[in-house]
Amino acid sequence: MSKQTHAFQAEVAQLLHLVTHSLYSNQEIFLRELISNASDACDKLRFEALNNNGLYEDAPDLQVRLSFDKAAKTLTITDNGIGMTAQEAIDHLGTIAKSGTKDFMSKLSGDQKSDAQLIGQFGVGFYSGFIVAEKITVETRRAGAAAAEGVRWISGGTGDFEVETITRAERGTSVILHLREEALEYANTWKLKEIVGKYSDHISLPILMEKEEWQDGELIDPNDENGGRKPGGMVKTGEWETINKASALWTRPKKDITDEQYADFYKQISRDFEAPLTWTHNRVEGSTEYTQLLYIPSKAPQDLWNRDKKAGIKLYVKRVFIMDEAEALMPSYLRFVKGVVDSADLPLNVSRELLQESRDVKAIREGCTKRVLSMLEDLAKHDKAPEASAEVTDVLSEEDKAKLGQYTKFYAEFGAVLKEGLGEDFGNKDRLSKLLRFASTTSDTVSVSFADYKARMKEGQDAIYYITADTLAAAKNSPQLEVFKKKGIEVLLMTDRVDEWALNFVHEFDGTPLQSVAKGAFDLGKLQDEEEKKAAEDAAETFKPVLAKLKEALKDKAEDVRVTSRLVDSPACLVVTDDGMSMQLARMLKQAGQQAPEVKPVLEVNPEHALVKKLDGSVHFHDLAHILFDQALLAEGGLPADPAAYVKRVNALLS
Ligand SMILES: Nc1ncnc2c1ncn2[C@@H]1O[C@H](COP(=O)(O)OP(=O)(O)OP(=O)(O)O)[C@@H](O)[C@H]1O
Repeated sequence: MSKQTHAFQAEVAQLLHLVTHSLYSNQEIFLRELISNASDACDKLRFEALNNNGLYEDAPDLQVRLSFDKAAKTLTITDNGIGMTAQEAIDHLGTIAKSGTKDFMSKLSGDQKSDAQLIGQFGVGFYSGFIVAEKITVETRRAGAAAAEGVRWISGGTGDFEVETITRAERGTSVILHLREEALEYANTWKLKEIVGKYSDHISLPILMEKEEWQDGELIDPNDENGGRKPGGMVKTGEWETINKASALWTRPKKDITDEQYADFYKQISRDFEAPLTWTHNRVEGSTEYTQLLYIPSKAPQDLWNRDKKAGIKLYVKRVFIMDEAEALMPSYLRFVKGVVDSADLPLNVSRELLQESRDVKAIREGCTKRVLSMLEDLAKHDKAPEASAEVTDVLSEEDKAKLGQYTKFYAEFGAVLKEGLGEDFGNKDRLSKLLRFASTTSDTVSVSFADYKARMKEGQDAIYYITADTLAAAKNSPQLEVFKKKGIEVLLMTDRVDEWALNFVHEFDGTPLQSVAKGAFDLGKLQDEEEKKAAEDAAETFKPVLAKLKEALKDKAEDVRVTSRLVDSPACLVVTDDGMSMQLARMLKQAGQQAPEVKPVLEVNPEHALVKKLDGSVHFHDLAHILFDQALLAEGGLPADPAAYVKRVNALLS
């Protein structure tokens, strides 16, 4: 075929105009795009050759070669993949086929500035070559075709391109970029190696470059060592070397990867010095295909609490690196997970914005979340050795032994973040609830699950009791626990800042309601016998006149004052109404500078206590009432509204 000129499809012309006329913020991605095309071409050959081994001709080792010629100002990307026939070159390089680019085109506004920004987020496949090239020559020959059926395609990136037949001995494609003056920096070994390292290290195909060696300049005058020598420089040796790692760990079968290799890879992607706690590696097939390699670190990073912290997932599409910190792939409460997702379906030029909308991404995110939760469930299941441990530990497999204590370790680092999921991920709320661990009145360590608690519930107990406080000590000593201690009822002690918030989303576990011991009227239900109930009612009756006076004295501070049997040693405590915000949460919100509704608590008094008994008829009734209230506030971690007045009252009574 002699030289023919073809016009580009209208959209291509439009796209090229944009590519060549826009300042491109992320120029270097052109290489990623062209290497990716080369890699695809090799994948296609590999596939077709399954049924026709002859396609390999005499070059079975698939590879990509990068070379440049500074004098000619060219950079060439050569692959020995499938190649193109003349018609394919006309069709594929003259029109826009891929959906990602079409999508991109549909978003163009016509405003050059904002379009230029958009193009920075997208790759535009083959055409991104024009970012750095004023002209592109493509020389190609389809695998299996005769040498005389080679094709040369040339375009200056304007309205048309030329195609002619050439003779080409080698199978595959060379894309020759005639570099623009301002893009000559790409004709440089270091620059190219750097870009390949950044974007294409994990392409499983070797990318080769010709080796270079330093050579001193030639001596012009042998008698003048310094002045008589031409400047030296790097000289090509004719030998080729692989410049990428050429192996994507996650694409290899699990059985071929050692724990050490998994840990090394983790360190490489996370920049963590410590080995990971655990990981999961799977190829997911079905309507959305992807590979996931997800790690849980051993230690929480410093900035774990920053909710804007980006997810630690790197996104690859068919082994080509797309982006770091792909937050759309992992919910925020699992932001500590690190790893790689390699999708077979997403377009290469997918942007963060597109990720948010993609159905495939949603499926990947759900799949990854489930995997992480399964991984945690497995750790939780094997955290403790079965009861009667000594002998049983011996029969545990090595793998299970290695898991002992791992979940406790995980929970100490990340448990609090996991709780955010209760409010964020309703679909997995039940699974998350099962993963929660707390300290309790029977265990100082954070190790009690709701299920453990339920298994230990007393006969007749119909709620899971808990208390929230700033510290474990404050929780353990809070007056509200007294009657529970007396009756031997376990209470969960919650001391994470997120507990209050998270519990708004968990009202029950496996059919048993959760009940704060600092909220609502005291009712132990069947756990209180008739006699106790009767005694409480009688006390309330006789105490009525004092209550009325207390209510009057404290009307600005307390919503109500009532008699309680929840106290044993303390004279009084504060509780909030069932639907009221807890005092602790209100304090936290205030500290965080947020608006919190004014919480007026209920003062509950213990009619059996000496101090309370003293109230009736006391000349210091008013002061005693305020002291009772302020002390109850102090006991649960708050501060009296007027601390000086409190001190004055106490001093007056002491003197
Ligand atoms: N090195 C190559 N060898 C063989 N064919 C190629 C090569 N480069 C490009 N092509 C052909 O040109 C077409 C267009 O390439 P372009 O990069 O614009 O989009 P794409 O590769 O289809 O998109 P994506 O990279 O998202 O799959 C390719 O689909 C392919 O058929």
